[in-house]
Amino acid sequence: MRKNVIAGNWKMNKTLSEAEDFIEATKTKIPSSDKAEAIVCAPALYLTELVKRTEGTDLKIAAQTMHYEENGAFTGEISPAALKSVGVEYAVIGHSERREYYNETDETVNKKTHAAFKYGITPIVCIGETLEEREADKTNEVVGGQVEKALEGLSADQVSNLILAYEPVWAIGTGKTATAQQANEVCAFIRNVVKEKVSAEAAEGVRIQYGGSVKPANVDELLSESDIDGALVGGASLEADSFLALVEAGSK
Ligand SMILES: O=C[C@H](O)COP(=O)(O)O
Repeated sequence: MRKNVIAGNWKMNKTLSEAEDFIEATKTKIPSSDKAEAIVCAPALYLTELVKRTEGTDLKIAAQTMHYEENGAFTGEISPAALKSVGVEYAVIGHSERREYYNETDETVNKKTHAAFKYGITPIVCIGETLEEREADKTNEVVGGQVEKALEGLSADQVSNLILAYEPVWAIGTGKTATAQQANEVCAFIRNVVKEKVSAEAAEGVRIQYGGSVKPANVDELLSESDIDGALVGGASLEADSFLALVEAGSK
């Protein structure tokens, strides 16, 4: 059985003290469960401190992005080696905001995914269509193409261990959630792409989260769908109580 992944993506929110308060309020309340893992994707500046504070707990810390090179002249960037050196275990790769504002492409997403595995970091690879693409009936074409390119050159074993996050761009931060059925249809399609392009075992193992206006009020319905294995949550992950409610739902 696949374990749900409940990940709170704070994006560019919280000061250090707000981040510390959140972690102190949640880290001992994460149910130790074989049904879910709980992750906070924090601003890079706080990763070292938050990893230290969560040591020995069931709350894990992720980076929101990373570079694909080990080191070099890339001012302002953070390498997978640097993330690994401070104990970060997961990294979000190719979030639609990175694709839109920072020139992230399917090619860089693929390079970063390879680099994450090289350094023992679990990649959370984001994919999803825009409203325009959905309305033009291109959802499967767009999402299928993103998945195929993201996974290029990975072993079946690596694919089994990665996390894909299906986030329709039109549902992010808009309050418009895809219905559970709409979300599941695309997640099932993605799993089928993995089956065809990689292997049946990889398709069975890969976790596929849904993201886009997930909150405690709609998470149960989304998680009850067969091909949705968790949630990548922005706004509703910023408050400790709300994040804990989401994790609780994933652990049932
Ligand atoms: O990474 C999280 C997603 O972009 C969803 O954000 P949201 O829950 O605020 O819609």
